[in-house]
Amino acid sequence: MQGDLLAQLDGMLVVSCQAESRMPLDAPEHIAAIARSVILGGAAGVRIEGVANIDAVRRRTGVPIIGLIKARRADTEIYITPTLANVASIIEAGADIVALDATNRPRPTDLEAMFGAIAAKGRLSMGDVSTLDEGKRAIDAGASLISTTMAGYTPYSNQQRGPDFQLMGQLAGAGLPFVAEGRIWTPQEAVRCFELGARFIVVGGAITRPDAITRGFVDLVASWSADPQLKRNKS
Ligand SMILES: CC(=O)N[C@H](C=O)[C@@H](O)[C@H](O)[C@H](O)COP(=O)(O)O
Repeated sequence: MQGDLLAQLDGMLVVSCQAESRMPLDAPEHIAAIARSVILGGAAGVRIEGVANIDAVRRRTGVPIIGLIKARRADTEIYITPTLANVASIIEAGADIVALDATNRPRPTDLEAMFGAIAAKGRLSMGDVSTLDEGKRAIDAGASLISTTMAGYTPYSNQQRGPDFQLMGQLAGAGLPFVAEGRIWTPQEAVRCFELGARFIVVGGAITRPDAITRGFVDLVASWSADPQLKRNKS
């Protein structure tokens, strides 16, 4: 069953359907509608945050769900699925794969216990990492897969605007089963991830965040309007 699930996702596009809290799309029925839309477009799976959203998407779709809970806490910087209680809720809500922060920062529960609890329930786990060392450590601790999700979001990882292709090359070189995720904004970048050895890719904002997509257009339009040279070249 787990092998089937991975075979279903191999070489495919998974779309992360998330809305920041208090954004207009931040409601389970909206997230489910986005999920159904991206599936119509060919997404092989979805990545969904929060119990109510996972539940709403599970009821309306049959594709694999990567589930996570974002929970900010005062005692740790880990915010993607920090606790065993989060793992239990995600599985209860119907996720097939549980994603969690697998960076080397101090955490409430150790990685072996987190990945062990997911495996004990017959689900796959995805360790969200930011460096090669974290990828190795997550696989050693029992992760089914690792994802480049956290690259650029820890102070010690590569800080850049685009996807972390360097990290992908390192993970592939070490023979680790990795998923490419984080700041993939164009189909060309998506193809590059596969060329570097990604099992599958996860794209979020470029597809499911209308505010961020609009901002990209607005910024370009604004710089064109403000630049007399560009305007002159046009006329
Ligand atoms: C770092 C972090 O918290 N990443 C989150 C993980 O679930 C999401 O906010 C991202 O949207 C997701 O990883 C997809 O990435 P992008 O939206 O860049 O395609």
